[in-house]
Amino acid sequence: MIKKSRSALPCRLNHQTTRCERIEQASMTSDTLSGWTIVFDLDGTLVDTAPDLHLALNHCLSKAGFQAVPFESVRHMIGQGAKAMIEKGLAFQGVSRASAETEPLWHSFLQYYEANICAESRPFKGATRSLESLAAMGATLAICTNKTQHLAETLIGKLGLTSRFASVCGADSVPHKKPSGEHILHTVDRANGSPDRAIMIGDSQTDERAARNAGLPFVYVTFGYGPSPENWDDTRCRASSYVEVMDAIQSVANP
Ligand SMILES: O=C(O)COP(=O)(O)O
Ligand SMILES: [Mg+2]
Repeated sequence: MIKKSRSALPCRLNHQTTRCERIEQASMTSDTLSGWTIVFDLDGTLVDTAPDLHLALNHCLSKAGFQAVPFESVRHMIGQGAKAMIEKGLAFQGVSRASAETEPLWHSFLQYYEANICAESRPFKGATRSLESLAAMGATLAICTNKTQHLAETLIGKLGLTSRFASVCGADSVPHKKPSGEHILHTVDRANGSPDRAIMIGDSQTDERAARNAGLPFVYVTFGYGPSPENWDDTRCRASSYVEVMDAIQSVANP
């Protein structure tokens, strides 16, 4: 059998740099994001948490005698915090409960989820590398999430990403969570950043509204849980991968 040597590969493969490589090369040589704060939503944007949230939701529902919710439906229940997800899980089976009545379910959810928060949850493809590149380009990184502070910090810690972020701002660490713009502004402030040079990256209408309320440019990632922003058609800032997230950030910061 004749083995193809590397030099026998088409020259396009040998010599043409990929888009990823170009971004990486640029990151090693430039300081183009100095002074910028890049704020990431957590669930559905940085980390694919749906598998573990799905198991935890069904654990608390079945313990209280309710039916399990299928995975695909749970994905669309994420983004407004665990209590909202539990209420949606109940509504899915025609049960309407006042928030106070879901408290016991919430406690059983928290107990299970905290113990299993990183069983299957992983950063989306390219996310970890992009955080490295953004930091190398001088950006300050932050997280603004409707997860509780404790759960957000636990997850980020288990993924080994804590040192990447200047601030992590959970829903219970601010007076008003997303879609309030205050949540993002507090996140930027705690990262010692300025809202004039900050960008919000998120996977849902909640994130887009929060960014608009805070007066920040918004990059929408389409690989998360949605629902997608309404009346928002900035195609330049719509990203279906982390390569596109990086392009969108550059196009906002260095037009
Ligand atoms: O719903 C949640 O638990 C949090 O969601 P978020 O990180 O997308 O804000
Ligand atoms: Mg999200």
